[in-house]
Amino acid sequence: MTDAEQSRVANDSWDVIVVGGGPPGENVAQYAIQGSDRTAVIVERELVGGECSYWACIPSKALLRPVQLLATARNLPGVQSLVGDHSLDAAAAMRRRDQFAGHDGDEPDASQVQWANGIGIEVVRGRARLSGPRTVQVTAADGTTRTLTARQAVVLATGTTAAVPDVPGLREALPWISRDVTNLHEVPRRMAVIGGGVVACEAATWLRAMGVDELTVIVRGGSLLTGNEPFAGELVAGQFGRSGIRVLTGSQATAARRTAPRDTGEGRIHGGPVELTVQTPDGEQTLTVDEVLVAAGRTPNSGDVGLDAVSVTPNGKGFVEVDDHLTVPGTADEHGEWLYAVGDLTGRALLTHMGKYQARIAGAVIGARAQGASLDGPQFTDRADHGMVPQVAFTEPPVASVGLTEAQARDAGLQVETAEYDLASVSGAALLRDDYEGRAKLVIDAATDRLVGATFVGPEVDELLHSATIAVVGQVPVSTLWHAVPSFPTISEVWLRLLETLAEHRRSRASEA
Ligand SMILES: Cc1cc2nc3c(=O)[nH]c(=O)nc-3n(C[C@H](O)[C@H](O)[C@H](O)COP(=O)(O)OP(=O)(O)OC[C@H]3O[C@@H](n4cnc5c(N)ncnc54)[C@H](O)[C@@H]3O)c2cc1C
Ligand SMILES: NC(=O)c1ccc[n+]([C@@H]2O[C@H](COP(=O)([O-])OP(=O)(O)OC[C@H]3O[C@@H](n4cnc5c(N)ncnc54)[C@H](O)[C@@H]3O)[C@@H](O)[C@H]2O)c1
Repeated sequence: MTDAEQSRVANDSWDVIVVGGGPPGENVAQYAIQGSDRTAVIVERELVGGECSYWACIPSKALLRPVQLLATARNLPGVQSLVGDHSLDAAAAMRRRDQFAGHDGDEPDASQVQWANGIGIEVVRGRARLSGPRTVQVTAADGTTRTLTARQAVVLATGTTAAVPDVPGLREALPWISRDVTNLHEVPRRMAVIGGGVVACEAATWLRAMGVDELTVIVRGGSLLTGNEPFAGELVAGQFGRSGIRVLTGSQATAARRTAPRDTGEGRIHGGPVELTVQTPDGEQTLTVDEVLVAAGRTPNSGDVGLDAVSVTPNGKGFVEVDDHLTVPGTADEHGEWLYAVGDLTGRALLTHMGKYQARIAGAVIGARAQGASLDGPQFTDRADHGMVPQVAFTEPPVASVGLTEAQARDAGLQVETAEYDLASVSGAALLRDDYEGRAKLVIDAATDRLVGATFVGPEVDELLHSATIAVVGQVPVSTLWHAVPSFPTISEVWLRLLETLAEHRRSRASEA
């Protein structure tokens, strides 16, 4: 490096440095500088837009939408005869996925970079690590390094990577991970999926619809989608069964062996057949498949970001813990707080919308601290991560939930009341398609008469969820919900049925007392 270059590098200082350009990284940079003359840079080692845009939320939802629509059309007289028993046009669905996930151009993140630059955020390409307080070293693809310093804040937003369990032979077999299955180009005939969480269940839904002939989901627990109300996993498992997906519960892959593994690229079959040994409650089985998808959770990208240089130790699972201002505790220097983390890296809720929410809060906090302003005010404190997280699993049927399940509310020591209702008995739902099947549940804290959780499972419940999120976050008393009248005939009528059920429970308890 020449002296001139060296001095430019040494003077590379910004108000805010964000490490990782996923949606939370983009949002924190935006909120930290908006309405001010502060400067911000995003350092990104891969693509601005992160996992969500190219390998996770966007491509997976682009693949699932035609699956859901076809299922509805197959069960809706008037349209049924038009689709007949045709299966999905997998090639067209993949093309549309590629348009959304930017995989059909040379510079997939050009529009994201343009957006960032347009609002005054610089983008630096390279792998970043903290080299000391307020100092970030960036190594570019060509090996050159550059040191950036931050006057106000460094925000870590480095996300997670798919975890591959320590099963003998599994890594050597080059199994698919979420990046392959969301970007599938070749449809294997026989597949096994390891895991029973959201990635596994959503992926199994589109894999089967796109033509995987023999599909087995291997779940080490007793059910799918644990962490939800038990009926959610049961309804998804029921639909899996009807569509020919086999689910092995209480089962673990214990060994894998593949003929001629080859790195053929993302979403292409990685070699010859795989023999997977699976320990099931009924003994050992051997599955021979053309591809294995590992969907067994995520590993935080915290090992390589220089946490040791600022004496921060991640928690036992590798996540960087933060307080409710998204600040990493114990890192303040003589000028005040400067280290923050947002998104999946915090381990709070591994969801894009929650990461973006954290980013909005962290950005507001950074702005306030830069001006010496107080952090009093709701925009400066993360509340929603504490028992108010909404999530939709876009399975068949979708599972939409917010807040606490009944089990979580009991564990939290609340005085729990619940109401459940069969969604197929709601006219607004039954009108949607002839095979409508679904269930809804409210969890109420009887001591305060407030809703603390809600779950809806059934076709097209995804857009229903926000009504429950507003009720939970707004701490709306059940007595007030009576006056929120759902339109007829919409699926929202389930609210009325649930409140009637709750009132009925209360009446029968009162008459027993
Ligand atoms: C298959 C799948 C489907 C999903 N679907 C949904 C969904 O429908 N809805 C939803 O809410 N969530 C969904 N998620 C979760 C969602 O993808 C994550 O919550 C979200 O991507 C987290 O954003 P993040 O910015 O924290 O991390 P990431 O998106 O992982 O972004 C982190 C960024 O940091 C960069 N980076 C890492 N280390 C460095 C470094 N040292 N230097 C520079 N850059 C670095 C990475 O290249 C990456 O671009 C899904 C996840 C998967 C796997
Ligand atoms: N629609 C959405 O909102 C959406 C979609 C996909 C992913 N995501 C998010 O992404 C994150 C990752 O999803 P995921 O499904 O990978 O993780 P997960 O934690 O939801 O599920 C992991 C699954 O793998 C199993 N598992 C873990 N370790 C294992 C091991 N060693 N051997 C066998 N099985 C093992 C678990 O029992 C579980 O069934 C989740 O937090 C999820 O919320 C969200």
